[in-house]
Amino acid sequence: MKRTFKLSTGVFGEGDPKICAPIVGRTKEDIFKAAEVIAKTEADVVEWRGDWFDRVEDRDELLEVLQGIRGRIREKALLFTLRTVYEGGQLAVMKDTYYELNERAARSGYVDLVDVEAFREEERTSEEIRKLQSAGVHVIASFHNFDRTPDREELIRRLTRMQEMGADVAKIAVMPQSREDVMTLMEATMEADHSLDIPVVTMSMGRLGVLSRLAGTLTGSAMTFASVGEASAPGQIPIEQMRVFCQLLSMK
Ligand SMILES: O=C1C[C@@](O)(C(=O)O)C[C@@H](O)[C@@H]1O
Repeated sequence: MKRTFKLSTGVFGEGDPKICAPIVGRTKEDIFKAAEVIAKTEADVVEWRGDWFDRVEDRDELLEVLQGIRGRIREKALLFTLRTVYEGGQLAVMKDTYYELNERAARSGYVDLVDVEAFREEERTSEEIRKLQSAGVHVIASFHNFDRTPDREELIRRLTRMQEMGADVAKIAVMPQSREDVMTLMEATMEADHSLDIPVVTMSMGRLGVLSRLAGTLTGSAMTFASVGEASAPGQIPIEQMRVFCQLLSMK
């Protein structure tokens, strides 16, 4: 039995893949503007990429932005993500600061999900996941490789490791260098979806990998990222187009 869980916009890990729209503004104004636009779309989940925000390390600013987004997106679920430079993001902070910021966001009461880079400090991840969960959020463990796609065994090993660490969702985003790489990612996803208890989320990035973002109903990937305005990663397609594909591919 899949360990699914409830969000305000539906059950994560059940039915058609959820659609997540990222916010990548640098200033409060840009972030709030983006939240207002996303609120009017059919996104199930809104990801705030906190690493893009200039003042994310300021405690009051962090809480003010979270509260502001929460108020604007109303019933949509909110995912807080700090993507570090080591995994293709903007944030370069000490490890302790990274965990502390995630914990602040989790304890704020405005957030439903928090992303944790699983292999940044592998020995510490389980403990951090538990801390975040006890603050009342679900945790997405993540791994990114913006250069290449590991082989199928390695992809499955990492997704499995995330479950062992206690994550609620296991997520992997990798860059393909060939058509074979896209198929490898999709096959590994299907296999992990069969073998794991927790939902998996995967994507093959860039133009070449677009199909993997549409194929969740087939591969078992439980969520897909689609852009509203600026994309947060290469290969994301606009949410209106994603909506059409999801309707076409829906299993309902
Ligand atoms: O991990 C992911 C997936 C992603 O990298 C993508 O390729 O859609 C986009 C990021 O914003 C998100 O945190």
